[in-house]
Amino acid sequence: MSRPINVNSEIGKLKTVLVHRPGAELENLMPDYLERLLFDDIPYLEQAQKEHDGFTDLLRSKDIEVLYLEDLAAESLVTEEIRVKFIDQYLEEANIRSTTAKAKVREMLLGMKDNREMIDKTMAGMQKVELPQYEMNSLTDMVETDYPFVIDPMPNLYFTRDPFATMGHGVTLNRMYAETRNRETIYGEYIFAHHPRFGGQDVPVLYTREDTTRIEGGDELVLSKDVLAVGISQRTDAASIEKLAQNIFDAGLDFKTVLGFNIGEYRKFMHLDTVFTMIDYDKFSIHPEIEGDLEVYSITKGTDGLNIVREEDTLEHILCKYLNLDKVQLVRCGGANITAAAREQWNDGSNTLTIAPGEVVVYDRNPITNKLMEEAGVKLNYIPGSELVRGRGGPRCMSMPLVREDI
Ligand SMILES: NC(=O)NCCC[C@H](N)C(=O)O
Repeated sequence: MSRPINVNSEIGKLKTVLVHRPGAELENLMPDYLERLLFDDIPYLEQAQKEHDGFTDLLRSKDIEVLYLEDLAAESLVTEEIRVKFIDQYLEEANIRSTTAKAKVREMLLGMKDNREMIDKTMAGMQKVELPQYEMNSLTDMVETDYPFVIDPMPNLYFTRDPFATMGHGVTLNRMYAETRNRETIYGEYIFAHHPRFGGQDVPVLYTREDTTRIEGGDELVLSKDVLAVGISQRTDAASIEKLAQNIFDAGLDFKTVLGFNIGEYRKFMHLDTVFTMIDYDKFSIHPEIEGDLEVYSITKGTDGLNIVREEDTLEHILCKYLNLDKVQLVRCGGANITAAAREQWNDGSNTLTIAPGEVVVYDRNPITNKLMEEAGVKLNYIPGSELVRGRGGPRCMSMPLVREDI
């Protein structure tokens, strides 16, 4: 029987992908809280949804099955017991300080008999004005009057790449860098445990959300059936990569080597996939700013624990060595001009989603990088991203492959 998750490369023909259509959570963004919620601006929801629908229509036109996080999460609540457990866990993590407000929200969520409607609400967050009037006689209620939310929104959900990640036939449920995104992983926990498509199937969990060191899916790249690349970044700790490698080896997955790419801790390149992606058997997009200083470490299974080595060679040579290639081509984001490189990287010029070897989805707004990719023989499918990009993510960030054809 075929496995529900099969991802043995970054480039094998994409068959099934998980996305989230941006929803009401974007309308709960306010200038005062943008930084904490990891946003740089407020997208216009209607336009963002149009752009996202264009993205998913394109994927469907390529015979890719598109699944929505919000549907899978709702379908995971297969019994009343699981539904109540989900609501209680969600509320526990929602950071509601007023016990009366928490009880009111619980009542509201339990009262929503349509699971999709309830899941959408958990994603959107809740303003205090949505709660029924109640007597504010606790100190918490009296003091916290200015803050408009009883529950914060989860505006980053449309970047389905990050809260969990697939590799081989397993999945990592991630411990996120920021509190705002840590709440997103709850959906993955329920989906992979209870959804009829995944629950009870052979889906090894290779990292858990209870882990204390951080890792995010934008840093997790499946370079081949033998090799993973994981960014050491603003979002992923070196210690998490060691744990992940150990868990993979212990679970008996086929991966032989985990390469740690140290890209430094910067907001502008928060994840490895914002500066480096694989677009064909031997082609990669890269932001030139990381090239010079990039440190790469290889982690393999040793006789007694992990064998960790700093690779002392150029990136091209390291990639050739681990992917058994004679030559690789690096397509530089923005080309040779440092201003264009910085601008197009900021607008996710190197955050390509590869849907088949040598065929990618990109934002149309990065003409210099796109032209260079075309000149390298890559087939480009363009989507507009004027609103979507305001959350600082591109096509790879907005998609989590569940099944790719093996290559
Ligand atoms: N893989 C990615 O680079 N995802 C983009 C995440 C953007 C989001 N606003 C964040 O800061 O986490």
